[in-house]
Amino acid sequence: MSTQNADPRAELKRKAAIEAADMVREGMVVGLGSGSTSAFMIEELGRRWAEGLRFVAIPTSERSAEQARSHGIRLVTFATHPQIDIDIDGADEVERGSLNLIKGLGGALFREKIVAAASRKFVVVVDDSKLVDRLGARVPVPVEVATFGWTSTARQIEALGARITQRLDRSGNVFVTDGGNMILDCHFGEIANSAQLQAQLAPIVGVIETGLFIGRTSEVIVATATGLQKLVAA
Ligand SMILES: O=C(CO)[C@H](O)[C@H](O)COP(=O)(O)O
Repeated sequence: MSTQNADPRAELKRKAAIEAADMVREGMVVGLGSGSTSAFMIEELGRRWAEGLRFVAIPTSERSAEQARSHGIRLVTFATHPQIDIDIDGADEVERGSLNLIKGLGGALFREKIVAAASRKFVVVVDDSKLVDRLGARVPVPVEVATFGWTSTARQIEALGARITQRLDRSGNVFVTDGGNMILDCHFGEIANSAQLQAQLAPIVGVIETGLFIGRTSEVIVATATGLQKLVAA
């Protein structure tokens, strides 16, 4: 894929993704994340599927679903498989101490959070450029909001101290999520208390979900130039 080859971190992402794919066992229900690191993981699971490993999967985006289908991986839904054994997904920032995350720069945060919430084990795969001391240091918090009344929703988020940019797609049109909603990228700067911020954002009418993943991570696989590191939740 040309976008992945253009990414200087691609090789590290691939290594972390393969390590995580190794945790998938015969018969498991697997959550398939979204983004370029997850794409490496799905590719690796596709390879293992071709070798005879059998599992079922719930994808976190239409794009990941399409990729999984292209490998013949069997996709299922929550209706038949309400409990996911392992969910493997990327992240935009990982806070070193807490393993709290910012996700959603790829636009799939809502489905990603639903799948993570239904998983026994949530494994995050990143290269070491994603590790930060405090969330918000480098990326905004993506917030998925309803299109109706979005400027009113945005004003309430601004009142919490954010500078907001409306997410656009590559053609400059308003980005539309798989759920038909839009994303506001909310720049808070370094977030002193991300759990508190999540608690303030969640009840705002019009907010569908935020890209703050608090207390959900089981394990982070970090690829560095000198090898893989595993960070485990306390
Ligand atoms: O949250 C996400 C998509 O909504 C991705 O997991 C996140 O953006 C990381 O992407 P990448 O692996 O391409 O760096």
